[in-house]
Amino acid sequence: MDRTAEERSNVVEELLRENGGWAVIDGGLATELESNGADIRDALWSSKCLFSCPKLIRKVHLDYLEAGASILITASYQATIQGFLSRGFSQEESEALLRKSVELAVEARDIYLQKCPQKRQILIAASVGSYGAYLADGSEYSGDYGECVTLETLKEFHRRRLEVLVEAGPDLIAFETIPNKIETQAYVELLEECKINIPAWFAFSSKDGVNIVSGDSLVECGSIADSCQNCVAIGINCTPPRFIHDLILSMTKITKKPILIYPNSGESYDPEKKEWVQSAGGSAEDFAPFVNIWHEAGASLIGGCCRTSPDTVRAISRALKGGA
Ligand code: MET
Ligand SMILES: [Zn+2]
Repeated sequence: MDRTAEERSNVVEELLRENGGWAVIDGGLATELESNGADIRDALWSSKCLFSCPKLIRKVHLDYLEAGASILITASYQATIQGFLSRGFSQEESEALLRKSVELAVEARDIYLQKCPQKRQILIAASVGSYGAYLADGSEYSGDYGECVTLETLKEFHRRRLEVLVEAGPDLIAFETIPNKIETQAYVELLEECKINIPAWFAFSSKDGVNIVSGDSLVECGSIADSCQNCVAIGINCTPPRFIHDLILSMTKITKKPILIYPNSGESYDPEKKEWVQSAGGSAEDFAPFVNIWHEAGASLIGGCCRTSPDTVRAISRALKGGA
């Protein structure tokens, strides 16, 4: 069903209203594909599955819907035209793979709704991972791109990718794991320059509970996102659960827009070994017991990132239904 521009811009608000003030985002996609047997130790990471095992992506999306998620994030986090071109795909094939990420989530939603007796609203958020994720050298967790990478470099890098994803018809764009201020600015300018007419959320990652991973200020980056017309929610993803509460409190001071959080399991990623390792003071335990505290602190969209699973999402959903 075609929505007007006005309706499109309110999809998140509408979902929150229908649902009584909260909504569940899905859990980690790449790591769940891995748990289902996919080998993603590759520079393309989960986007490799777009050509190697697309049906598995659809299955994992379905698992998350069945676990209670109302927002599916597509498998495009590390899917870039440049990345696919470097693997021998043509421009057309690369763009088709980007579109495929949205199509798979839409198919999962259709399948789920067909057999689901209680119709409910489900949104598809097209993931846009950072330039650092494409580099696959760990800079997605340092935000350090070196001096040669300018605002223009980043805009040029993301421009066509963003346009193709939007053309594929998701409900919104999910800018995820944003590591620094320059990339935040690039996204805001691109949304405007490309006249993107669907909403977007901005999710930053942090490794100290105060700033985003590059050391740039969350307050500053969050405020840049807040001033963007397309932006319908701001928050934190792929960050250890122990930092989430303080980060929510910081965000409540800079935005009136819905706050979203989808932490990882608390482990950290070793980019050389391409493995998740238990970090000091981290915890791989489920964070569901904290979900209602985070909701009370101001977060309304809650899910999980790397190393969380449909079980995590089921527990989040149960906690929010029972509490709050
Ligand atoms: N949406 C992405 C995923 O779950 C986020 C990855 S964060 C490194 O695969
Ligand atoms: Zn993650």
